[in-house]
Amino acid sequence: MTNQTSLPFYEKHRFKYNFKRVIDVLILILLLLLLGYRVISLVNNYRFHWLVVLICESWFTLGWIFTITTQWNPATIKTYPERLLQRLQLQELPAVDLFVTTADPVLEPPIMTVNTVLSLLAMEYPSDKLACYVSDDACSPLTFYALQEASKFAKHWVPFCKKFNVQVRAPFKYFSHVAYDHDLSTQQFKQECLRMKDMYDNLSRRIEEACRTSIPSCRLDGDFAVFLNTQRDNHPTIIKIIWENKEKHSSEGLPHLIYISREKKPKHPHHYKAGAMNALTKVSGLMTNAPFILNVDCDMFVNNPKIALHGMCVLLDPKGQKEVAFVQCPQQFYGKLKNDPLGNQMVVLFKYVASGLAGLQGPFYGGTNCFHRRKVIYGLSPDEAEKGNMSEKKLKQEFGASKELVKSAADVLEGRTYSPNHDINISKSLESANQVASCGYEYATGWGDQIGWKYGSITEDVLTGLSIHKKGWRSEFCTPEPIAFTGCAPIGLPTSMGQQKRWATGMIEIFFNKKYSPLVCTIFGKLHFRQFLAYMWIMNWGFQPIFEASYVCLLTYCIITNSNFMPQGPALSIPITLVVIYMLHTILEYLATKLSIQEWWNNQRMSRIYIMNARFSGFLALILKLLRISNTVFDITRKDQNFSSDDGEDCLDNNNNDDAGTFTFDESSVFVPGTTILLMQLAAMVIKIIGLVGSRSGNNNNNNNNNKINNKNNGYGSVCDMLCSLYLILCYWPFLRGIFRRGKYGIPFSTIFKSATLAFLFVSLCTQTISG
Ligand SMILES: O=c1ccn([C@@H]2O[C@H](COP(=O)(O)OP(=O)(O)O[C@H]3O[C@H](CO)[C@@H](O)[C@H](O)[C@H]3O)[C@@H](O)[C@H]2O)c(=O)[nH]1
Ligand SMILES: [Mn+2]
Repeated sequence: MTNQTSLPFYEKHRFKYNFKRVIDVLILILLLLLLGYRVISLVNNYRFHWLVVLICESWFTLGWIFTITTQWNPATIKTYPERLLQRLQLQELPAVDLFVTTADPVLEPPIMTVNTVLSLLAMEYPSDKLACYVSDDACSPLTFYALQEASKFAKHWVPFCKKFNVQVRAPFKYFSHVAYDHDLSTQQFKQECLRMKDMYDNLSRRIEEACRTSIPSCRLDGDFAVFLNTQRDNHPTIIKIIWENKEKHSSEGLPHLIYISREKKPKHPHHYKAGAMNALTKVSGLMTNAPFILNVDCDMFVNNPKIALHGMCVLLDPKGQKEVAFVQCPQQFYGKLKNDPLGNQMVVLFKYVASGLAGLQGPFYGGTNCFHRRKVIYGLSPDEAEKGNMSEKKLKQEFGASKELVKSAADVLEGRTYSPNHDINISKSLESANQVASCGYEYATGWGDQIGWKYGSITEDVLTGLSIHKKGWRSEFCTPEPIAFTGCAPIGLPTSMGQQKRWATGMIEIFFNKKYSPLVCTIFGKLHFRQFLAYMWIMNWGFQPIFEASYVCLLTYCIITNSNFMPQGPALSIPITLVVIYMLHTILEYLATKLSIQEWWNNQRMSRIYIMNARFSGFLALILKLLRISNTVFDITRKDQNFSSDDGEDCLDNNNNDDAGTFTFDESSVFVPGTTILLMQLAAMVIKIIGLVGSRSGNNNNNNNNNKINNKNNGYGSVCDMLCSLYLILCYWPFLRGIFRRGKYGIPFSTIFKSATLAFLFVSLCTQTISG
């Protein structure tokens, strides 16, 4: 019999999707055949546009290679908290610092942050081992007020959750679907539950009221006086210990709760979320210095109260300890819009890509729902992990001037971290905490470069994860049942577009990063080759739009000028088979994930729309940055959910937002490329149909003319070109309706005007090449 104590705390189960592999390879072969055909026709008969077609299709083939290698060796992880607890006493578990970031009380309502924080405070983990740090990049007294109120409520909420073993510990979500008859036998539960609901309703009413009246400045006294005369981008550091847990050596208390608004000065680079994360790292390093960090965005909450134990299974496992740097839990969403009309729930993507990554060097760091080792964040690589013998001078160079921080960093690097037996008094560290959260502190230190969250991309998460993989660390997924964390995906098109745009820009920033480009990490670092291809898969979010947009332009050009886009003769069967197999294959993936064909279509359509609008704009934003015309900006995603206890079961039905999932537009230039593409297709169709009618009616002159300039586009190929164009029109159907609608459902006139001008220019250019 196996010795119980020698069992690993987690296991990786590898498996194969054999059928999927066959089809994936078949698609690759068809793509290669198509390329072969393109090369041959180009050699036989050089046409510039065919060269461009060849380039685009080569890129798509490369993209497909990235996709299949990423998904080739799937794996899942199973964690065993009971084994962990057999080996360790509760009191022997390591401390975990919890980081929450928020940055705008309007786009991210404080009641949402409160729910995130409450769900963290109530986790099933010894409370004297937890400390929750909230970074507020908006320096908002509202957020501070909301957290203060929340900590009062937490004193009742946390014991309630633990006593009745509540699963969902974000109160808004819990009360939206709690069944009071869940345990009818205990009248006590029913009573206490109703009391809690009353208290929560009260709390959310007070917070919402405060948000409505925006706490008038005359009331900025007492605890709030520090917020007087502060502006979002210009204020000193504000650190407030909202709750200090004085009950040491007892898991009954409430974890520390600390509010941090790092110093901001105009024109001083703040590095968005990465900057906020580093401020949290430094301040927590002074106060509790836990060896592990769990970071959660304010739009996610704990859904599995045991998640910290699951995370520790990987990080404390004897093998995991040596190899695994971080444990990523997936971003999953509750209250999904039916059939995913905006294509942002990424369920299928998650299923195949995530399990694929689990079989490689490990998942990318996703910015939220992730457990980190502090020493890895402090720059240690797996082979130095147990040494950590940096000189004091070097430490000072990297960690900055604060003696206290240098000392705490040395503790981390040498493996001596916080234990509850140490007499920690977090209030004592306030002064040095203020120092390390100031604007100038990081100047000429290693923060954002050698240590901490990396600066240089607005997708700091992927960049930071990459820098960790570069050192040779692995990462693991953690996917316990029930789901670890849930949140809400954006429910408006402009919001979702903004998010996609930011991701695309961020990816290209990473690709061109001197130190952490995936290429550099593979050649000069320890990024595995297959993992490199996986990173290229995600980098492609930024590059695909150039090729896809060019491809669409070529298609339109060919239709207008009556030239060949699709292969001619028997070779036409290659792209047809390719498309049919690809479509069927992806439909099957959806059905296998228990999703509808409608959802498949919505996701197909939205990927065209995101690539050619949002990601294309993201690419342009990067070009502007390279030309030093404008800098890239982290635009915060608007969170539209409702957090009162009566809602939240389903975003679509209950959040009083009639627009959830319907297509709305705004003035943003992000909609210009799509509208232009749509108008181009319509123009091409009209020109083609007029041309066909013209040639049918025996207009010989015209016919001869066309034949003279073009390479006789014969029947089927031309029908296929038209079908491609029709497919695009179908994808852009919501845009077509938008052209005729008004208000937020309509595409603004200025966008239509810009797009019409661009489309007109394009069509004129095409027709000129005919007559030229
Ligand atoms: O200057 C800033 C900007 C953002 N944030 C916080 O960053 C988080 C993520 O921002 P959000 O607007 O929700 O972006 P998403 O696109 O939803 O976030 C995804 O993508 C980001 C990178 O683009 C990652 O950082 C996130 O973790 C990941 O969930 C939120 O908690 C924000 O409060 C800050 O703290 N400071
Ligand atoms: Mn988010």
